[in-house]
Amino acid sequence: MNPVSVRVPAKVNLQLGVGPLRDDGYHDLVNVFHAVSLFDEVTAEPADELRITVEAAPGSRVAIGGVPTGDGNLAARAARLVAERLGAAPRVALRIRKAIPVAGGMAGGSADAAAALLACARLWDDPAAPALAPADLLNLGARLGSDVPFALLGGTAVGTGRGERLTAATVHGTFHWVFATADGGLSTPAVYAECDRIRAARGGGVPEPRESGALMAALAAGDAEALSAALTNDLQPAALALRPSLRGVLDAGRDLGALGALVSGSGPTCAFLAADAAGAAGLADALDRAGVAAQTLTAHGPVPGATVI
Ligand SMILES: C[C@](O)(CO)[C@H](O)COP(=O)(O)OP(=O)(O)OC[C@H]1O[C@@H](n2ccc(N)nc2=O)[C@H](O)[C@@H]1O
Ligand SMILES: Nc1ncnc2c1ncn2[C@@H]1O[C@H](COP(=O)(O)OP(=O)(O)OP(=O)(O)O)[C@@H](O)[C@H]1O
Repeated sequence: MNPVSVRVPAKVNLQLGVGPLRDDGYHDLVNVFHAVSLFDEVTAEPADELRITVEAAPGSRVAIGGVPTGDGNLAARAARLVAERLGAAPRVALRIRKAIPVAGGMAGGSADAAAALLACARLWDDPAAPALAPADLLNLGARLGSDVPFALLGGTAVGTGRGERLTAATVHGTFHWVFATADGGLSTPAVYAECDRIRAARGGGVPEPRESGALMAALAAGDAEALSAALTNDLQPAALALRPSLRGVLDAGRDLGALGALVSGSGPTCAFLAADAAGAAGLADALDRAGVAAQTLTAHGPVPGATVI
């Protein structure tokens, strides 16, 4: 059996509407996911037992120190899930090359899980009569994490429920982004818990989130300025409370000409929308010179989800 390599994108959340805390510890969301051109790559190769190696992708300065190489790695859990479903033994070596910031709010672990699901299905399933259809992979993905189904789907999509129920959005054209990474990640459960704490201290109820018509219209029109005005993230106050320095990063991006600025998902990566590719390159340079971020990265979206290469 030949090795199978899968390329999988990071995400930024264009709208992250967070509802009240549910009894199961999750929140109902209106989560507009957007896949961007920062990619991890996962290669699956037959081996005598499940093994994981993690390295920075060539040319990437991503800090891989905190990424587990045992069963704590979401890609390992994905491989075990596919093996279980196909009645196979999880005898696979997974080599993960990371360019997506770790614990950065860009769903890097979820991306690797999605890539591992696809790679292992390709390795072990019968191509003539596949036991795992794309919908089955989406369902397995939802068991691994709320962001995993979107990493399989890619593009731009609205996630409801925990974020795992996806509807593709209509998008025209390409949007150009700058991402400012931070040293040290933020824990997703801690950011949701801080969001609940801030809301409880404020008092009053928490409304169910609603999809932004202005955002969906901006996407359909390919209008970067209108999209910038419609970007929202209900987790941003919590991320800023836990990491106050992010306020200065967002302000610097706006001062240096970003059309729009927000924290990506649970943070601490900050995302800036530019008018075009040249604008993004210029903004990244200016942010580098300002020295407010650990690293700046440029990317465009939407891009496809997990893809065998
Ligand atoms: C912040 C986002 O990245 C935005 O896309 C996601 O909502 C988080 O997705 P994820 O990292 O795949 O999260 P999961 O692994 O499913 O859940 C981790 C933890 O995040 C919190 N969580 C996650 C999703 C959700 N809809 N409500 C939550 O409250 C819960 O505390 C949960 O225990
Ligand atoms: N393949 C993986 N890559 C990165 N982190 C992983 C992986 N598998 C497990 N983890 C663990 O998950 C934690 C969160 O990492 P991840 O990069 O997925 O965060 P994130 O991008 O903030 O996630 P999200 O945006 O989905 O909330 C890491 O600190 C690490 O302990």
